[in-house]
Amino acid sequence: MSAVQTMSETAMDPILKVEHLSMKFGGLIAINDLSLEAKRGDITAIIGPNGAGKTTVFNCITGFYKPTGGMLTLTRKTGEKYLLERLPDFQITHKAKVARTFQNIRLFSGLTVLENLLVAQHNPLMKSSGYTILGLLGLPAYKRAVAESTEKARYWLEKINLIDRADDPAGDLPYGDQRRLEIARAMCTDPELLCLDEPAAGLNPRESSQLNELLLDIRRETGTSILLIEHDMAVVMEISDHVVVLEYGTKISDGKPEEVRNDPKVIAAYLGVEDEEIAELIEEVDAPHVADPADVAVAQLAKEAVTEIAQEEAAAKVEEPKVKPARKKPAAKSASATRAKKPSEGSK
Ligand SMILES: Nc1ncnc2c1ncn2[C@@H]1O[C@H](COP(=O)(O)OP(=O)(O)OP(=O)(O)O)[C@@H](O)[C@H]1O
Repeated sequence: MSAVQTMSETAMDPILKVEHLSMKFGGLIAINDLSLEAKRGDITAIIGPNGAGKTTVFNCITGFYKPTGGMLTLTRKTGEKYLLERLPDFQITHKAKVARTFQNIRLFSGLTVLENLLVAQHNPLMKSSGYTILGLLGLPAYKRAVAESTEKARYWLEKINLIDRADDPAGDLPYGDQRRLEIARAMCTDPELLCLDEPAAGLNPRESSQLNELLLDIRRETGTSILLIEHDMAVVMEISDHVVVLEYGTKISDGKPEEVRNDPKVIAAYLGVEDEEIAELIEEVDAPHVADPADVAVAQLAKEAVTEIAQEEAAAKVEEPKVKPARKKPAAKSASATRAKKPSEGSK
């Protein structure tokens, strides 16, 4: 931060700036020159078909992977900036104040619900215990830290309506409750950026709606910025301020939910469209008066897909549990599908 930058200017900075991120696994390019921003206080969703690179982006942000290239800048409320690609993962949590949840639930199922939230506060507790000695002596500073940690844990248990189950093993909770407990556990570290990897996976519509309320409440009450990977469009479209769409490690769209939702590129990529389906449509609209048959075909596919999404959402309201949508288009077909959209470029 420059010396003349004021606190209010800092508040306007994006909390996270990803610049030219790339991640290769051997010959596989999982992320290719990706740039995006998450604004402070926003709920930003990263969406895209299976294998698009969403979790890889999260793993780079949270220090699980060291990116092959690019910069990830986290700006704290105080104005301190952290280059996440240079920090070990524990410092990303404790210094940069980034917390995350995983696609697969990772609670300590044998510990109680309350203990899971206390374990998340292990660091301040250890510090105040003088790394055990002061704790053994039962000094007031340690007792105070224990009381504060328990109070924070109880606050989050109230928020997620699990206070009555505080002493039950976490593994005994229903799936949806375990998902909310994971979010509460992440919140116990007082993050400024909360990264949630598919928090609605496996939830039924009622649980998804509780999740939406919880995330909006977290944002409202704590001002925490949220970065979300999610396949459940009901969650994404309802609560996100900003949506970034990836396909094959590249950004294909970026904007407000309604803009992204109607972007033909997104619909074709996210829902998956077979090559033959595009080719047939192009043939249908390839009349002399049509300037660009490919655009017309994609627009028509987009319209059909929007209807399909609406029908799926309506069906999901009566069905449970929800399953992650499978992608129709196999990865190997992507390049040819893109070519098929522009026959004027490819076939002439
Ligand atoms: N550790 C790894 N080693 C090798 N390849 C990997 C590794 N992690 C991810 N990949 C590959 O990188 C690509 C992107 O995977 P990633 O898990 O980030 O996608 P995703 O968008 O999160 O998918 P999903 O929606 O299915 O979770 C995939 O081709 C995947 O196989």
